[in-house]
Amino acid sequence: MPSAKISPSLLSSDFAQLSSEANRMIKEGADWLHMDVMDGHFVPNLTIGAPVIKALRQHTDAFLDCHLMVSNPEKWVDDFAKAGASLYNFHIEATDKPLELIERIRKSGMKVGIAIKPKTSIDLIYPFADKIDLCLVMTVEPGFGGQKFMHDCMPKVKALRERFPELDIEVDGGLALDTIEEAAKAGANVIVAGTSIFKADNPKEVILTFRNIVNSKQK
Ligand SMILES: O=C(CO)[C@H](O)[C@H](O)COP(=O)(O)O
Ligand SMILES: [Fe+2]
Repeated sequence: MPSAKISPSLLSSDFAQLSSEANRMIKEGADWLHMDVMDGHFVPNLTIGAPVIKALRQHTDAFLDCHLMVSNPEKWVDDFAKAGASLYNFHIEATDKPLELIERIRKSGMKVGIAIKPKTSIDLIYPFADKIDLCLVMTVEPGFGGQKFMHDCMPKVKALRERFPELDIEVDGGLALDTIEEAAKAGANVIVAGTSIFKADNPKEVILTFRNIVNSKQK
């Protein structure tokens, strides 16, 4: 299993202070920064787009893990690449041409991720899993931070980990000190967390605990 990476979701940060919040998370020990992009169409919420990624890029060298909760993910590849995104995570439910999209993202220089909603079968990922850098298994319905972790998504993580021991498997939604163990045990190694990190008295300790628990589950 690949090593742990902790990716705080800036959705839970103070957007008016985005660059200092991002750099604060890196100082607290974050490996990546998770950027939730929502278009008000694929999900019932509207957040940020490539211009904000571009602005943030002027203030940090950190790995920007971009989660595209958008219809027509094909449309934004070039803008995100130019903006300085590191990873382009599109939803499998949002495209009927995943192979072409994977190729376009690669050509742009970004890493490639595919995200999957809780009710979508993991079987849809298998044909592409050896062509991508990461699979993001959602553990809440996408759209909002602060929701409850869905335990019934764990069999998907487990099945994917069994078939693809070297793939980065990311979990997103409701990850906290009481759910991390279960996610790590199932085989997740990239941990997104918004509420549980940003609302913590000591984010550094939470990040470190997440990392230690994931690494301790490695075979
Ligand atoms: O993609 C997301 C929502 O669609 C967010 O990344 C996710 O919800 C993180 O927030 P929290 O840790 O508070 O659940
Ligand atoms: Fe996300």
